[in-house]
Amino acid sequence: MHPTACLATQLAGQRLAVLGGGLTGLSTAFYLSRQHPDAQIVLLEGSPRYGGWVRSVRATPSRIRPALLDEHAKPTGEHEEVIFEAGPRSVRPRGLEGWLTLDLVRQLGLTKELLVVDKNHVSAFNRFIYYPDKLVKLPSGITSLLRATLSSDSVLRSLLPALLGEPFRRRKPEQALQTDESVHSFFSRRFGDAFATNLVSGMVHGIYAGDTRTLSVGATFGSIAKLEQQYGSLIVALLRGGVKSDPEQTRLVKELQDLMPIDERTNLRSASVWSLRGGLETLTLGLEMALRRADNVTLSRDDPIQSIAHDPSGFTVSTTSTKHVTDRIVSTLSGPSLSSLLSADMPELTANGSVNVGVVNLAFANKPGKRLLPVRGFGYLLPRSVPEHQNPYKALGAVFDSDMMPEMHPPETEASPGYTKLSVLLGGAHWTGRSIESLPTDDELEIQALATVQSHLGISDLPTHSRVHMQRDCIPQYLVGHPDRMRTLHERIAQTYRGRLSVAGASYTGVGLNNCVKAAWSVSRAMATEQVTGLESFLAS
Ligand SMILES: C=Cc1c2[nH]c(c1C)Cc1[nH]c(c(CCC(=O)O)c1C)Cc1[nH]c(c(C)c1CCC(=O)O)Cc1[nH]c(c(C)c1C=C)C2
Repeated sequence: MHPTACLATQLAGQRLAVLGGGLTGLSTAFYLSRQHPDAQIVLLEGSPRYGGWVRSVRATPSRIRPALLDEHAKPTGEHEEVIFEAGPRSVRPRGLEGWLTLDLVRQLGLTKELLVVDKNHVSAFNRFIYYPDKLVKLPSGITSLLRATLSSDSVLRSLLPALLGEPFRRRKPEQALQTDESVHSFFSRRFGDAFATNLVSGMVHGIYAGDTRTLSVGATFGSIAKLEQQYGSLIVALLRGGVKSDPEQTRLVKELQDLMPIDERTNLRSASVWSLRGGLETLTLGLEMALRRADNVTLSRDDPIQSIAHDPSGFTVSTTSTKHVTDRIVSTLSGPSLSSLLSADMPELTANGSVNVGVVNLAFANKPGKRLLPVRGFGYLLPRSVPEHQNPYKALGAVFDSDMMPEMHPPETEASPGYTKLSVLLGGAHWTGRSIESLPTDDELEIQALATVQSHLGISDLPTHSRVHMQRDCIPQYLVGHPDRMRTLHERIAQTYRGRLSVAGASYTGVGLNNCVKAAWSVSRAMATEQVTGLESFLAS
């Protein structure tokens, strides 16, 4: 059966409520409406807009700053607008989840809007860390790894010995094999402390904005951790081709690829990342429009959920203005938000917590013949080992948006030399334990981001455009023990709600955009035939 086909379903005639109108909620409602056309779906969003963390902002220059710019750098007319991403900014076309998201793009009629960055583009292999006081390009293949041994840089020189020594390190004792541990503990056991502190902590800043000492390796790098269990060594596993793809997933990916128009398919197979014209919000807006057109969907926003009452026949979901009686619920709310609405005690929903991240988007007018950024690439990350005086404002890293997604930007013309765009991300785990009132204000964040790019990248120009977003509780932190807790949560939900409550979204099975789409797809598909909690993937591990 086709991966997104309409299903003969046990949901016919049922009333389904999807809680939350972020990407997971919108895609859950979309899949449910297509796969179960005889069900009635209501999507409930508390805030005034759909889309959640996916948000693309069209920014015009600040009113004051153009006066300060050089005459030739002044932006004019239509070239004044730039698009900033407040949340995710690029998507990887990798694996089943990657192709499910692309298939959503196709189903929404948005393939012509795709902006695809090729694997051979400089941003695909130029990724940097800032350590301890300069940008260091990370090796992107065997040749650059070998070359790194000759480097004057201590971080690069230590890489090859760490990798070569890994097969000789002791594996985890048999009795502890199934026990979760922190990301730091795992990588320092396998590759040494310096590798874990200087490299892995930076990478984890760039995915979870989190602290490797508290995050669960099972939940964040589960497939890598399993290789140690199977082969005793990650390098040996790699040499023996140990990372095997699941044949069922390969088949589904092939089916989804075949549905893509031929030109896009070719482009996407050799793509590093993609986005959409207008920014990634084009995807959530497309979902919202498709749901508005669907006969079996009702959308509600700006109407927060106040309570959920449960009885054997279903639920009554009360919002500020209405009561919705439903047979089943798919909650895409965060764990803590769902917990505050349920009367049953489910401590696993609140065990993790999440981080706040300050996102500062900046655009600088280009000057003819002069490049503003000292390097070309995707961006750079700051490991936690960077000395305090080199990173006083607790930046996690910066994305070089105009290098990473060149097509998103107004082209260089005679009227305007274009812009260099970048986003500085600050805080995350560095701010853990701080009250929201004690965090920097938007104005302070902008000043801190500018000071950071001045010190790290030598950029002292004033930006023509800037936007600051304090993203509160934006990335859930899968703390050590997450997989076990999710297994317990699965049991509790199954016992208490007998298939009437399912969960999906970033609190559970992955924080990335593709993970959220896959969670939505899996829940909707499985609901046709089974009682699902949305946490079944944890039972297999
Ligand atoms: C500087 C902080 C951050 C950067 N991106 C994110 C943060 C917190 C958030 C983020 N990045 C990734 C994900 C997961 C998947 C997704 O939806 O895109 C999230 C939530 C992907 C990612 N980014 C980096 C890596 C190694 C990965 C995982 C695998 C991959 O896609 O390659 C590296 C990275 N992130 C940032 C920078 C500047 C950077 C590398 C130089 C920004």
